[in-house]
Amino acid sequence: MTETRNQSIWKNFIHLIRQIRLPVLFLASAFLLNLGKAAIELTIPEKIAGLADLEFTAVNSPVVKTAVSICLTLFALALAEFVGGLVSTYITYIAKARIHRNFQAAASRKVFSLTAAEAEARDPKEFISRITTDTGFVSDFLIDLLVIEIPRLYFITSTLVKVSRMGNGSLLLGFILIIPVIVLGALWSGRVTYKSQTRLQNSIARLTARLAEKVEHVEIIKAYNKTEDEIADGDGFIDEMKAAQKKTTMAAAFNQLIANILYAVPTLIIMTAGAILLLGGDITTAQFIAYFGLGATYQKYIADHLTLWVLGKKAQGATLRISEILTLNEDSGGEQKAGRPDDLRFEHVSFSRGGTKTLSDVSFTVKNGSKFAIVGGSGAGKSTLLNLIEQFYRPEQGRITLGGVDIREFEISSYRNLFSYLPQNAPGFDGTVRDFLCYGSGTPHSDEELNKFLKEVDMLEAVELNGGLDYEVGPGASKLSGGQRQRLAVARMLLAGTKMVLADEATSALDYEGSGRIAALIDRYAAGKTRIIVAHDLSTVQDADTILVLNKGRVMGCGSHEELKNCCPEYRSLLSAGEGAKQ
Ligand SMILES: Nc1ncnc2c1ncn2[C@@H]1O[C@H](COP(=O)(O)OP(=O)(O)OP(=O)(O)O)[C@@H](O)[C@H]1O
Repeated sequence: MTETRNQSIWKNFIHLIRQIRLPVLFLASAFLLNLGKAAIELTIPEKIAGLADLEFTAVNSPVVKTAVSICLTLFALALAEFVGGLVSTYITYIAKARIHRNFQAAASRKVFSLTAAEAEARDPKEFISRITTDTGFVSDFLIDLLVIEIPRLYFITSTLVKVSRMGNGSLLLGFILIIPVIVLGALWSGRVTYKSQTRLQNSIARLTARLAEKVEHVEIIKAYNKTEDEIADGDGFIDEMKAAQKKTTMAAAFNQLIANILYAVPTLIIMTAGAILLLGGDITTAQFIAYFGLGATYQKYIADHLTLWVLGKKAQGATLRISEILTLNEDSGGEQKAGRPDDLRFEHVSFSRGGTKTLSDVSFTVKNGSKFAIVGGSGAGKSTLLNLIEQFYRPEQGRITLGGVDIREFEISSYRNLFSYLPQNAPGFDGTVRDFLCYGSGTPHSDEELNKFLKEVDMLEAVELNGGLDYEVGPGASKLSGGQRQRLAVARMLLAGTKMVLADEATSALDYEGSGRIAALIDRYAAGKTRIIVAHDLSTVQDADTILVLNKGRVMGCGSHEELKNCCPEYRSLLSAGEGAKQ
């Protein structure tokens, strides 16, 4: 079981790496520099030992010249190590930043390409932490593995070979004995760090998510006088984070202690083993110096090698979480280009959402060029019908066809290009009024044209009062009223070119007069084109060629206003409810 899990982690990790472009040149340069640095670090102790081996006789003797030459070489090596180290740190930093960026881009591309059903099944905040945090863990591990680990292993094994060649088993034993000390210390410290970091990250994520949700809807908190309760609730989250921070600080202090022990104990082991042999005359002073010099760097490399373990632990969970996202279903379609609008047919379509049947055996035809209205009570499945037409979701049973072709056969972007879609509540993004209007429009629009549409939706005056098309609408277009947003969204839809119109309660936030004017505007611009309109206000769709009446996901009636008035009780009750509401 564990083996399968580990295999799948490596499989996922390799799969993940194959999703991104690696900065090969930077990685190769950093790798070679690190290898060179390790090679220099292997040479320096021997050079120093060479100095100790010299026997000085006279000031001008060749021995002095040799000593000077060794010193110059040592200086050059130290300088090369220093400069190489700086350059390699810089290049590694760039390579890591690029890998991180590429992981983020791949994860972000995937998140935006998911089917609506896959995206809906997850908390959007989860996607954010995958893209921002988890990608960082995977990048750290990857860099350490690709660029630093092999030079590290090269130094460790070369040192063991060099020490074994010194011809004394006790020296080698000293080097081998320090391995378990460092391994145990680093594993312990790694585990403590991992636990405290994970706890801190989780509590930061919880606090961030809570703040994001509550601050966005602060008016509900105020309206229901829940400010004090929310503050008290929030204090709980803050205290939780404080406790996590305390643990992290304690872990850092503990790590410092372990680091000191990891330095002192191996040094003592190496020094004692070497000193005993030196005093016993079993090794020369030069050998002792070479041995001790190698030992100092060796213990640092072993300890660093174990950071790979800690990074791997952090990357393990992150890899699984990102891989899970990368294997989710993408929004994809068939091969066939969708050329032109045509008759749209629902054939015995059923669909469930969140485990509940939302549509049951729904069949109807929208004639090309007709005005088709969908009416029904709250939760009847009206928006779901538009979502299925847009292929945000796929029917569980039955099929939807356009011109007799199953819509799944169409290449998705050419298919969606056939529609102008006005979603419920007319959402918008941060940016200017111009950005709002031009979003999704394939062609550029002049200010004159934009102003013309603003005038059509009775927004020109309000926009000009606020500084015109460059007025910033705020995050989620929050600086606009619901009705203003809806008017702008209608202008955006009309600007995008009236193809087949899908409008989900385009006028729900408008008053009676405004609602009628906007409905008439859509009819005027889209005359002769297919209009599928979800409406609460039945007066705006009574002239529709066909009206579909839905109730709890079932078709109750389908026909003209007059036909339904005569033979569909559900339609009659919707009509009288609507009239009652207006009085
Ligand atoms: N994200 C979701 N997850 C689970 N169920 C959902 C989701 N969105 C909608 N539903 C359910 O699907 C059913 C149909 O919803 P839909 O939005 O299509 O209704 P509607 O007729 O457009 O309603 P309204 O007029 O209130 O907007 C409802 O029972 C609703 O609870």
